[in-house]
Amino acid sequence: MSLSERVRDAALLKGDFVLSSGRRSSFYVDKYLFATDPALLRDLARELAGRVPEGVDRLAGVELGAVPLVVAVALETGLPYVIVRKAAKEYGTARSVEGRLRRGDRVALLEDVVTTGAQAARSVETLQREGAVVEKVIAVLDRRPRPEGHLGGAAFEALFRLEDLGVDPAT
Ligand SMILES: O=P(O)(O)OC[C@H]1O[C@H](OP(=O)(O)OP(=O)(O)O)[C@H](O)[C@@H]1O
Ligand SMILES: O=C(O)c1cc(=O)[nH]c(=O)[nH]1
Repeated sequence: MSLSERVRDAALLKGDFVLSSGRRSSFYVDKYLFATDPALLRDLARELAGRVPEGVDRLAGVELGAVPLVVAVALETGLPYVIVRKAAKEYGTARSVEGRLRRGDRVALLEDVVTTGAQAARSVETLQREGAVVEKVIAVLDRRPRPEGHLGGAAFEALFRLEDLGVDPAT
């Protein structure tokens, strides 16, 4: 079975869902269902690792869904990683980015599912505010209707589009 078929079988849900943008959809690709299966996570991490550009210093993952992905890709590549918070921690270190990030670090940001791209674009901004150079955003799935080569000013690539999961984007 192909990797896209495995993702579809593990994670594609049909129903009535509210998305993080507030929009409704008749289907949902539950990243927690593909990212919590160890064999699938390992194979996705290999594919994602193959798309990390040469010369990247560090990986990044958006909380919460992309954390298992970034951990798995870090183990695959040996690259260190940071976790980008959706909102800065309100006590202690008060950080927006957890882990060691140096100004000028070249970063590849991993995302699970891109629907509008808003969350990934916000995370690019957060990393840039901390002085990082975001070389590329790499997602497992891009739900957007048209293929895009950029997101938030960085290069963008996704392993799969809805068509790869056998979903009609118009539904
Ligand atoms: O492209 P967008 O329109 O921004 O939507 C996609 C974002 O929404 C989902 O995260 P969610 O908000 O469900 O958070 P979670 O990872 O914390 O569960 C998904 O994992 C992306 O991060
Ligand atoms: O837009 C979202 O919130 C979203 C869509 C989807 O298919 N899967 C997911 O985890 N989040």
